[in-house]
Amino acid sequence: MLNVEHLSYRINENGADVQILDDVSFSVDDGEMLVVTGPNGGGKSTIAKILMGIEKASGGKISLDGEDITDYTIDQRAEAGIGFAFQQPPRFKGLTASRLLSLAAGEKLKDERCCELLSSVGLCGMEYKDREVDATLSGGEMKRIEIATVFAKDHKICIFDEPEAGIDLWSFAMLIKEFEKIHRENKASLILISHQERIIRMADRIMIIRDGRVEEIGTKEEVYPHLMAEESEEQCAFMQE
Ligand SMILES: Nc1ncnc2c1ncn2[C@@H]1O[C@H](COP(=O)(O)OP(=O)(O)OP(=O)(O)O)[C@@H](O)[C@H]1O
Repeated sequence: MLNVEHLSYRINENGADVQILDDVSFSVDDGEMLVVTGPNGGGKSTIAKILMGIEKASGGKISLDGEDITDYTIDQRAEAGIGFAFQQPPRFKGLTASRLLSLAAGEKLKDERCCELLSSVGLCGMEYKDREVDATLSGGEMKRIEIATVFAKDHKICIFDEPEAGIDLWSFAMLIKEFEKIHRENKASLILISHQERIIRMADRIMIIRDGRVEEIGTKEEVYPHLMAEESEEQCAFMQE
């Protein structure tokens, strides 16, 4: 179980303190799928980066299965069982997709396994395994290879930041199946940061982050109707303009 208590994150911008996250607390049960949603700039990616150790929280505590991981490095968190796919994946000149997948898996993967991972995200393995993960890949191709790196290893908890971004409808449908499979087989807990209705509807629980705070967290049955009501209010306001 992942437990996040009273997380805060402040930055200093031109001499002024800016509070990005304020008193964010939530937990994710084993095998649970939590979808984090909310308006742009609310702080969702910042939470993900703090969970992964890319950014350091100003305050609060994070524990995984009772182990305090608050001060762990990125490597230590990965070892503790956290996997993460960036919203905008980094590219690496000179590194092939199969090498990247092997690095993520922590062992040299056979071609067969690389192809299997690549096809799970809708890419033809034979075509992509030897491609460099550099600027020659399209945004959607890079994003899918990044997601495959998380699938390459067993984790206790996998965090995907806007997995739908830049991905075509066909690959998106495959991705949904992969998430459902992980969830159904109880392989890992999932945190999906998303604005996509199809993903939000898969959730066990939904957390809405707005202005750096948890606006609401609850079961899909509790939170989803509020999201829909908010959307139709916004549409009405837009139509009246
Ligand atoms: N290092 C930083 N310096 C300045 N501002 C930052 C920094 N990190 C985050 N922010 C600001 O914090 C806020 C939250 O950003 P974050 O990327 O977490 O939002 P988000 O909810 O993921 O948004 P989106 O839905 O657009 O991806 C934004 O206003 C962003 O500009």
